[in-house]
Amino acid sequence: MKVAIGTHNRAKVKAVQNVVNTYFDDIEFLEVDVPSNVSSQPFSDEETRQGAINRALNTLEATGAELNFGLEGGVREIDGIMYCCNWGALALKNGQVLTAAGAQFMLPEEIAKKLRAGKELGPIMDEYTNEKDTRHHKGAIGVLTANLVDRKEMFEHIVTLLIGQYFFLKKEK
Ligand SMILES: O=P(O)(O)OP(=O)(O)OP(=O)(O)OC[C@H]1O[C@@H](n2cnc3c(O)ncnc32)[C@H](O)[C@@H]1O
Ligand SMILES: [Mg+2]
Repeated sequence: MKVAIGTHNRAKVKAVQNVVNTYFDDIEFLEVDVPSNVSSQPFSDEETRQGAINRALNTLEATGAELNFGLEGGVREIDGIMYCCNWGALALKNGQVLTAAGAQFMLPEEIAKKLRAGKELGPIMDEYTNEKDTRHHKGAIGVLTANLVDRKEMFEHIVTLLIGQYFFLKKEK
């Protein structure tokens, strides 16, 4: 069975591979670069969810795979506090799309200020930690939770929710 993911981000790709390998045999993985068709830094739950859906559908169009995953990170503000939010979508071969959200956690005000000024979270976190490509590894979530949860683990939970919903759908039919 062909399984595709619409990104080259290492945390996202590994999350999909780990979870899919837990529940399926004989998988051919495809990794494709597709647009999210939303801002590079989504600024609401709605926009982040839409980015995940667009990536999943664009991945289906590019690969024709059985399962097509789109994962998207964004930020949103509630009562003046900025949160990182995360969404996933799974597009099936017939065009049906399943969606699920993941963890949300607070971003410090000094990071929120830079986001409001138009900077992307990826580069802000690299500056904050003095490290390179944190978005491919621990991510903002790893840095801001003292490494208790890294970005791959956070996305693994979303992918598990998507696959679980897919199994539920197949049982209902
Ligand atoms: O290559 P893609 O798949 O686009 O992966 P990405 O790391 O850019 O991830 P998103 O586009 O989904 O996330 C939107 C922005 O938020 C950043 N971001 C989101 N979650 C993050 C995290 O946990 N750690 C660091 N940056 C994060 C990310 O780098 C982007 O600037
Ligand atoms: Mg991106």
